Amino acid sequence: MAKEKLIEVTNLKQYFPVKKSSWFQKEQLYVKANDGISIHINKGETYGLVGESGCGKSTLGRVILQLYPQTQGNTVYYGRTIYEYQPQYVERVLKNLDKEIGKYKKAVEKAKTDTNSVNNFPADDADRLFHQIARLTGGLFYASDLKAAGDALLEEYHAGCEVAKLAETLDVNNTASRTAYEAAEKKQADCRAKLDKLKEACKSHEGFDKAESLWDQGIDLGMLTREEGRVLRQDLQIIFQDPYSSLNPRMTVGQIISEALVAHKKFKKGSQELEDYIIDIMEKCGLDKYFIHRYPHQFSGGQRQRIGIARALALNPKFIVCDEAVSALDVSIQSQVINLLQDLKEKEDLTYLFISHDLSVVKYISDRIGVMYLGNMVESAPSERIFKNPKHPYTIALLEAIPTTEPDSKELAILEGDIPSPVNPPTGCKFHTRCKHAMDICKAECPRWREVEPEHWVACHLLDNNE
Ligand SMILES: Nc1ncnc2c1ncn2[C@@H]1O[C@H](COP(=O)(O)OP(=O)(O)OP(=O)(O)O)[C@@H](O)[C@H]1O
Repeated sequence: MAKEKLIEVTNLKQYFPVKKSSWFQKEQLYVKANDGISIHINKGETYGLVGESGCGKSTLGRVILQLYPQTQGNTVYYGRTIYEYQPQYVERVLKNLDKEIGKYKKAVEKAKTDTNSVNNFPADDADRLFHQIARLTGGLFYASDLKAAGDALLEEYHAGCEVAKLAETLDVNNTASRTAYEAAEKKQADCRAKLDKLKEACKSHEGFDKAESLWDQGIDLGMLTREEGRVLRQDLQIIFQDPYSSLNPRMTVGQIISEALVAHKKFKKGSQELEDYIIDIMEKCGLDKYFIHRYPHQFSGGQRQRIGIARALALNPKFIVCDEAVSALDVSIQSQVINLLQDLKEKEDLTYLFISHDLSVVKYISDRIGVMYLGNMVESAPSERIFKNPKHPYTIALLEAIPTTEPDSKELAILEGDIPSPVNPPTGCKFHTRCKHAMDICKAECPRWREVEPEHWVACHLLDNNE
């Protein structure tokens, strides 16, 4: 069965401004916590994210959830379609295609003159705009009559919204319901046929294939209004490392779990239905129901993490970022919590981004693993392949750093040399200052992020040489 994407990030950048050290410092510097990351996470999988402290793992998790407004790039969510969710940006872009494409063209011109100096803000707006617009237009990005293209795309969009609406109440045994649904589907198919005709005229345009391949119905999270983002956050949750500091000490377990449910108007505050629902979630997470009136300090670390999991689960999410979710726990409790997460994943149809500095934990839980270094992804592959056939020198060094005889000390601290500053990272491949195999080209050029084998992505000049 083909794997379906749930999340896709493209060229994602998250830069944090650094406070100026003196009054005379003119240039604004940035911590490049995420510096051009492109990965996808499939529905139903656990994607493990590893790398030394400070490489940007937590930042990536938070940017995907849009807890930080991303500096650059695209984050697309496929758990719902634009037809189902109907975010405002779709109509805005399609009704103003000429203006939007004008913005893109301006950004292309600006990129030609901007040198994108090392310490300045990224000037790759053009790439982000291209993705944003082409996701809605496909090859019609290059239509000569943008008004006609926009109208045809809007018509198809509205037809798709109607299909999505009818699908919610579709009763296949009810003739009227079925007929209405089939008619809506037919209308959408007709609209798509019209789009295909219009696209014929653009096919000769250079770039058509690229734009057409981006056309899909995912939701661009960076384009949502604050309120749309808030509502969609039901689907996208996070479990933090330190369960104590992330739980409000003045709230009971019941209040902690119910907070978001009430805010999202799923239940009435104080209702019996709410209490029954909370007890059900608590039991799913291995918490006795009589804990409901207790406060966080009355629990052990493992139990507190179960409360954090119950809170994340309350809104029935589709995707959970587990940010060092078991790192603060004893090894025996770690495995209990990991088993709980595995169990819930199956039962609740979840997808995880599992962030950890501990490769042995990630190995156990992940379907695929991504390795980060200083704001960049250096390798991504199915879990087994990362362990059996690692390709990037950094991944190899990380694996060598796992002690085999002392299960209690698995910190990844054995790599030689200090991690360079993310404010002023080395040129070329950021790892070259610590890499045993560094060549001249590594100091000068950023290695390409490319698929060296099916599903095995690496950014390393050594592999380019092997071609
Ligand atoms: N809100 C913030 N403001 C400024 N800088 C930040 C912020 N959050 C993270 N950073 C910086 O971004 C870089 C990446 O941090 P991040 O927490 O994402 O790394 P990490 O890989 O998760 O590390 P750890 O495992 O230690 O949490 C670090 O240099 C950090 O100091």
